[in-house]
Amino acid sequence: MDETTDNTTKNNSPPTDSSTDEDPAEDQNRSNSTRNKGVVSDSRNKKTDREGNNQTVEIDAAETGRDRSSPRFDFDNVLNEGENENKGLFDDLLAGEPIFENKEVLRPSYTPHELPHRTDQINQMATILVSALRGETPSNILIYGKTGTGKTASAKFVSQELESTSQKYDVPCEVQYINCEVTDTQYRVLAQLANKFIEKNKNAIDNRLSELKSLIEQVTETDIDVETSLSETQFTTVSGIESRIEELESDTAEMEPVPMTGWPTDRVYTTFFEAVDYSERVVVIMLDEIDKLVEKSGDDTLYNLSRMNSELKNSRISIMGISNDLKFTDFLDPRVKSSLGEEEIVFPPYDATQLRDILQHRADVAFKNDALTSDVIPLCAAFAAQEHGDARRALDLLRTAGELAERGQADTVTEAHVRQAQDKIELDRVVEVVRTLPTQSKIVLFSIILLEKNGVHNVNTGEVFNIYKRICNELEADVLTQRRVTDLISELDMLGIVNAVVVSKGRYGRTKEISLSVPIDETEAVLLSDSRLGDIETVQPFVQARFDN
Ligand SMILES: Nc1ncnc2c1ncn2[C@@H]1O[C@H](COP(=O)(O)OP(=O)(O)OP(=O)(O)O)[C@@H](O)[C@H]1O
Repeated sequence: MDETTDNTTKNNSPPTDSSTDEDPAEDQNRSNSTRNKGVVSDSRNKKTDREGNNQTVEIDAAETGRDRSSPRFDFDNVLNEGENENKGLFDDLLAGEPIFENKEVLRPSYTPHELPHRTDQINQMATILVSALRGETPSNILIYGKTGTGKTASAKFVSQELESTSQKYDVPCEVQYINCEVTDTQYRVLAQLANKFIEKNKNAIDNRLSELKSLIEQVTETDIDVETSLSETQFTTVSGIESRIEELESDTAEMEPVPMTGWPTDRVYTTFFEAVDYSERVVVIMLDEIDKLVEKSGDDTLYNLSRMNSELKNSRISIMGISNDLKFTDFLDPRVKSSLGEEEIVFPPYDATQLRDILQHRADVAFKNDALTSDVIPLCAAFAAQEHGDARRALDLLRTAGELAERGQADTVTEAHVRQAQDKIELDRVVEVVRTLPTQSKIVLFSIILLEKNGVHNVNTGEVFNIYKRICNELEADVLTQRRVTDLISELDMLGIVNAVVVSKGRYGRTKEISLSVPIDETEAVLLSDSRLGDIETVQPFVQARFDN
């Protein structure tokens, strides 16, 4: 048992068998009462949370029959009273053996130190970027691969290594990471880069200023003549140092950060250009999700960045673009395309065996010993391999399975937890997709749900359209044409929410048979949580529409 559990057991007695059989509502009351008692004992809480807690004090004191005027509440007594009475909200949850040793390791934000099955790609990147450590410009790199294939993790790993080696050998080389899903316009990309370099320049200037100021102090305080004491520096006189200080102070005063909006783009570009060229360095600009930038604001940013080297005097820049859309370069200007794709590295999807290795490495750190039954990792790997070999999905599954086991106070994570986790993740995805659908699609989906709920399966477009019209009238929403509704059904099909198959009806032509591919009750609940659709209360009459028309 680890230290945390030990302490918990010492301070709060573990639940006895009898306590676990008790009425949960009663337990809750008791835990509330314990919490309220805690409030009574802590005078600081009374000050910060006065109104509500004073109320609590009165009830509590009356219930317990204790003297309210007593200067200190006997808190220890509360803890040591009957063990069942004092079970707080978290006691039960803490009582079980923890399953995780370090759950953070399974989160997407964690950058692993080891990336199994990516050695080739990492070495390829390193071979290209090593030029930066020699003061030369590395070729631009484009990294492709489906989601969750380790592109970002590998690129970040290589960047960290590059920066730490550059510090070791004192070579000025930096990597700037930009997530283009968030920073998706030329203005924002350039502004973010400009501000980063302005900040770096200002820091470097501050350091240099303090060096120069202490140099002046040393020179003026010593008896040795100025020339000798400055012999190892670039200066010969104190006034020389002073004018350098003035120069640096005026440089830093001129470095004005770019506001988030409002400047003309060419001014932002010039500010970035001057900031990056202020000192000698090689800069690798890592543009993650580069396709999103091109999709949102064209290829101007890439064009401007890729032609900068011909004008920069002191610095050099190189671009590393990361994309999971293999086709995005089709939309680029040919010059940008050839400059950006000087080197291309492909990240293939992981297979189940590779995913197993990746999961095992993480699980060794994330979970306590023997917390996983032997089939957990292979099953997570198999599920994720089915979904285009996505390591993110595999890690999510493993973490969610662990959390479900922890919530159920199980001692080990089992295959059943993985299956539950798979369902939960799938449901979360559906909920998210349905929640963010446009209102018209929601109405179409709601029509399909209504038909299914009333026992009408494999509905056709006409039937959906009839119900749809009725709901629109009820909601006072615009009614789209049947053709548009058919398009919306196709979109729902592409999102995996419904399954629409075209069937031939002989001489009556062809029609679509539509069925729901997601859990009906949960989907309905998400739809009804939309304030517009929530108004529909009398659902039953609508189904008649199928037969009315
Ligand atoms: N070889 C690996 N070893 C360990 N962890 C990995 C490996 N490959 C990917 N991962 C992990 O999988 C998750 C997804 O990886 P990453 O973000 O690098 O994928 P990506 O290819 O950039 O995906 P996207 O295109 O969706 O951004 C991260 O948590 C990462 O740490």
